[in-house]
Amino acid sequence: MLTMKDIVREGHPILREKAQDVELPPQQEDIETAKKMLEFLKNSQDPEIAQKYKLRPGIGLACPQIGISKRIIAVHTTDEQGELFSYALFNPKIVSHSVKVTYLEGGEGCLSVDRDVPGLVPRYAKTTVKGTTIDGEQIELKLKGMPAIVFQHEIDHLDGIMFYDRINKENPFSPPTAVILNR
Ligand SMILES: O=CN(O)C[C@@H](CC1CCCC1)C(=O)N1NCCC[C@H]1C(=O)Nc1ccccn1
Ligand code: NI
Repeated sequence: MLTMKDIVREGHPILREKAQDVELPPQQEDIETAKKMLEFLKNSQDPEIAQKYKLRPGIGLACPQIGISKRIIAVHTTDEQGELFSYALFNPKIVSHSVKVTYLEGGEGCLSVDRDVPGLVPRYAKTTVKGTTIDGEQIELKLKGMPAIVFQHEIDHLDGIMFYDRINKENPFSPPTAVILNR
């Protein structure tokens, strides 16, 4: 099982690389990786397991964070309606998004960043994400709220972008308006 020692921390060059597409249909090795990433998130949200293995709770994880530069992400969170969003996706891609932006009021953190970086991180309020699941089917997810934010944080990792790259340097707490973020 993955534990915090497997999580690469900032300063490691892999976090600034553009990760490679995964060969489709997914090979056994990549399927194993995706499953381990999702299992880590579930374990990290289980109080007993998290305490036993000293896991920091995570609601998303990107493959470069475990030292593998491949376009694989895992998300395990709930949305405003309390609906569970639990996915491991290969080659995820934002295919469309709202002009409207949103942000987590408390800012964002990252399992690869062992420090607080204050500031608001602009994210598209709504996105449509395409990707391939563990059983090889291509899906399209229409996201809003927390799931939309998590998927954007993870897909950024695949492009070597850290959450604090998006914080307004001049005024970190100025509520982001519909800034046109070049992707
Ligand atoms: O790339 C992936 N990562 O770095 C793990 C991150 C991903 C999230 C950060 C913001 C959006 C996605 C993660 O899950 N965290 N970051 C460090 C603190 C703990 C945890 C977290 O934010 N938890 C949380 C947040 C809101 C509601 C409930 N739980
Ligand atoms: Ni992160």
